[in-house]
Amino acid sequence: MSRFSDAKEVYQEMGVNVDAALEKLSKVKISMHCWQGDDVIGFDSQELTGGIAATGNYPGKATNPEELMADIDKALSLIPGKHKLNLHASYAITAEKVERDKLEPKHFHAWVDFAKERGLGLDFNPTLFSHAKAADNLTLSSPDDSIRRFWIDHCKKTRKIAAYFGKELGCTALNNVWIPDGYKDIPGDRLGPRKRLKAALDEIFQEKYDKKYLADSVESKVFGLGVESYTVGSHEFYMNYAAKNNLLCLLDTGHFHPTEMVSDKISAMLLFADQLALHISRPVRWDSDHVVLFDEELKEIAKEIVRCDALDRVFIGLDFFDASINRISAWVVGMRNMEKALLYALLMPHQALKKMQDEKNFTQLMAMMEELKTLPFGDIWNQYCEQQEVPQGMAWFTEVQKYEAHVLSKR
Ligand SMILES: C[C@H](O)[C@H](O)[C@@H](O)C(=O)CO
Ligand SMILES: [Mn+2]
Repeated sequence: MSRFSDAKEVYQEMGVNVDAALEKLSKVKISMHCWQGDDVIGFDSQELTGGIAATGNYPGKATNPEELMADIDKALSLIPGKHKLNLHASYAITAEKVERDKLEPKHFHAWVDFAKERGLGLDFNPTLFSHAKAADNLTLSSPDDSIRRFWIDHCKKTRKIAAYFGKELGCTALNNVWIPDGYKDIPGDRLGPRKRLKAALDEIFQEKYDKKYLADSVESKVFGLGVESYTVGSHEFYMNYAAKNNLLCLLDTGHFHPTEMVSDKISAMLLFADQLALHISRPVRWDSDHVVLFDEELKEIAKEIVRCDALDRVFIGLDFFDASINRISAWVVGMRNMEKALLYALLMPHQALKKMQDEKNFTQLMAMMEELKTLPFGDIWNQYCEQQEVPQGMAWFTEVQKYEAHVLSKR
């Protein structure tokens, strides 16, 4: 008997269908963020602004499209499954400088070819930071008409580009709007900036695209570096805006108060919206964007998605940027952990647990939940890696070490 068949029997005794879980997981697409590869610099700026920070100085970061694509390829070769790549508008590949409000689908042809060749989907984001017109962290809510106009036009262009991704790749592209807008100190007017943001969004989302190709989301935040006292696009603002305008609300796991758990929000959001978008990150004391670990909250998020039977209603994207470790390793750890968490959730007898709760069998519920934690999960995960033809255990890390020695260290 192999370790896998032994483990499968253990799960079967708990009433879990392991083959069905593996099959379901193989269909889940996770959006891998391109910006872990170069500390969110992009190809049209030198410095990261907008109240976010990639700390660390690990050598070997990608500095051009060829390097970034090669690094993404390396990471994907170590991650089971077929996924999506998440691009920011600042990663346009152009011969000459093209201002962000003038970007067109043609400036992303190279990325579409890249995605087609690898069977990937693409997601997209307007980039409203790391730019002279966002120097004071005011973009769509700016009191300056010309600044607002520039960013409204930029966001409109990104919707067009994302719809093009969706059509070309036959896979709905999520275009997510996040803005850094806010104030360092107590504002004299909270309503005004929010009114301006609302009007700007109304204009951005006026044009209708086929939902088969484009899904629009808006991302809230509690605070940013340098904008500690007031964030224009708060959670209440965007939750209401999304609900009223039939857009997706995007919850970033680092964008809430430290004791607030995104896992608890998922079922509530899904009761009122067809779809939901997530940025899976790991806040450590603040929105620090640490690499996603296989920790309790990640498991809880995955459990909620699975329990709500919502694997096809939730856009799962990663959002972290650690510049203190090997960046390919950061991607691989984060992506594999997201998949691990989903597999872990798929290997739970949810109906039995629900019944225990409904019948007020709380003692049994706790006992069962604790037993589930020590089932031979690793053997099932290894089987998944084998099925998907990617290295198991630390073998993937050996590949990263080789790549560092042969490629990254030469940059
Ligand atoms: C690159 C950013 O992390 C991203 O656009 C945004 O989603 C965010 O989370 C800002 O804090
Ligand atoms: Mn985010």
